[in-house]
Amino acid sequence: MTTATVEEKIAAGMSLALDGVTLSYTGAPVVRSLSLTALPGEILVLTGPSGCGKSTVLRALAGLLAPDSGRILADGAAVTTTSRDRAVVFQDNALLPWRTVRSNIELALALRGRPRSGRRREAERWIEEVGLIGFGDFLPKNLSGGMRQRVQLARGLAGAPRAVMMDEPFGALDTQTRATMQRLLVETWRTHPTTVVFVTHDVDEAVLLGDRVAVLGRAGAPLRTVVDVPWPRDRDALDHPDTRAARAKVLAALGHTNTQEN
Ligand SMILES: Nc1ncnc2c1ncn2[C@@H]1O[C@H](COP(=O)(O)OP(=O)(O)OP(=O)(O)O)[C@@H](O)[C@H]1O
Repeated sequence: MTTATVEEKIAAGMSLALDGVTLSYTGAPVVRSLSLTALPGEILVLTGPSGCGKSTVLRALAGLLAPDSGRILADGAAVTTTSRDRAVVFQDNALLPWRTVRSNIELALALRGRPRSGRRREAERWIEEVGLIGFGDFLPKNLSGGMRQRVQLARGLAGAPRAVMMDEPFGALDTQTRATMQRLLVETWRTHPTTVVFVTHDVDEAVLLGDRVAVLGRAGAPLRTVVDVPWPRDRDALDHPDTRAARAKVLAALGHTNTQEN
């Protein structure tokens, strides 16, 4: 499998836009008048203090939560419900426990409209791609946390969704497994290009994975900043002064938020 060109990435991924969006559950708004765009084929990282509304924004982009006001747009069209074009990957425990690895992936393919005849073969290809050969018949409870996240990654990207919302998918993993999963995400995203909105608390992960990093303010407060990462996904560039400056900007925005909170 080959790596997609910039043009292919843009063609495969959709644009996602929040335009003056306010989101709430029962009480005061969690997110107020937020405007933010994910460009076609990019990885946009959302970070910010705990409880600031990162998962809430993902839910709204997925079509699981309607805005009180403002517009949510996917390729310019209003998002009113969930769509097979927009997938969601959660932190853990989102696999169906009574289905095998293969069957969990086949279900994702079915939900994305893949014909029944090719699903098993496609699921097998995904099992291979995420490094789980030999585990197709296993149930999720018999896998490690890292292996379950491999299945989730396959489920998220299988069937070529045009956007994938990822909610701290590696948050529960140990450092080494997390680094392996970051590499696997980048590899699979390169061969299966799509727009990714990725939530993390981890500044290093944000600057490693994102084309851009959006720092949300505390709940109800304005967006702090959006930082461009100069060489996204290039571990060799992490020590470059420009990358360090980008990281420092993210940290400063987070620090500023924390200062306001205290
Ligand atoms: N289903 C819900 N019903 C009511 N309130 C909710 C619901 N989900 C989240 N909230 C509240 O909305 C706020 C934002 O939650 P959200 O999970 O979006 O934040 P977050 O930034 O993702 O947090 P964390 O980093 O801790 O995961 C919190 O105050 C939370 O308690």
